[in-house]
Amino acid sequence: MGRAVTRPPGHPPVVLSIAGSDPSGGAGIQADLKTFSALGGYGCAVITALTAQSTRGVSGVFPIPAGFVAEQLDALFADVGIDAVKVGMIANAEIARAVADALRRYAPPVVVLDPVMVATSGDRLLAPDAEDVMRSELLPLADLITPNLDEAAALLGTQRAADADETRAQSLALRAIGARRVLLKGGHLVGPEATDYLVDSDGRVQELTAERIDTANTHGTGCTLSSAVAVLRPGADDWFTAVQEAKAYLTTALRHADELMIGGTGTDYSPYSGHGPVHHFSAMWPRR
Ligand SMILES: Nc1ncnc2c1ncn2[C@@H]1O[C@H](COP(=O)(O)OP(=O)(O)OP(=O)(O)O)[C@@H](O)[C@H]1O
Ligand SMILES: Cc1ncc(COP(=O)(O)O)c(N)n1
Repeated sequence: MGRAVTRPPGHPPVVLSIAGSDPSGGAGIQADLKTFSALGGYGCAVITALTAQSTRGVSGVFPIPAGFVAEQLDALFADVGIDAVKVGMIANAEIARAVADALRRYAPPVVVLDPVMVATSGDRLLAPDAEDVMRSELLPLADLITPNLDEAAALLGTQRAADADETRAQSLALRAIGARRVLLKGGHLVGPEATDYLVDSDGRVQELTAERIDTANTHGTGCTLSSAVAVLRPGADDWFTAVQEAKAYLTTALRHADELMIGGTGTDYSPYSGHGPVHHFSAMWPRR
């Protein structure tokens, strides 16, 4: 167990992201910490890999030695009472084993696993031989996994779901291979709505639907959603409520994404030349 402390009701949750760094600030650790702060939490971060990355794509990955990832986790859990953990990019099999080992030893109360494999740009963020370790060691330790359609297909060893029925079926199949709860994200399906499927621990499937925002600036949506669930779960009554609020936050951040491109003034200003990030802005979340 990590350091045992009981968070008083209403106190800001302390949330740990175990993930890679995205220097462009749209995804990875940077997106996770912005999300934790915007939603009233206190963020900690254990970095698994550095990426050389921009809004145009990933040009390099530098994994941190697995022993040093373990050292960061040991230092943190010995000191800080962690209320929830989000796991993102884990880069390779050795790091996946080190993370699984720490989750088993320190048993944090909430674990959300975003099984990051490939960036939106198509670049690999997980070594192919690490998929087995992700499936056999990390997946059973998570309270919730949040794959996109490609990650679900890879975990199941099957084809990517092509429609709502197949997506729903794959969300259930993921529970059958050992996931406690599944949020299968349908962001890459086409249609006027962005629909995700939440399978709870009793096998019940619930749909979460949001308006599809017309923007090219979707970098970091997956990271933002999983981090939002992790920071919201400790203060929520149940998983469905946490996921529903997290999706509402993400949809708002997507709705504001283009403001980073045009400065909100309608001019042609853009700080980016690629697919820009969603915009985290805590004042747009007045409930916290
Ligand atoms: N244009 C959009 N408008 C509203 N919601 C969206 C849009 N695109 C994706 N989403 C939502 O964003 C979340 C992430 O979904 P997606 O399937 O894109 O995951 P991902 O591939 O892991 O993310 P990323 O696109 O960052 O790689 C889901 O809740 C999805 O429904
Ligand atoms: C360090 C890091 N972690 C995760 C992602 C996935 O995010 P996305 O799917 O939005 O590219 C990323 N691009 N970089």
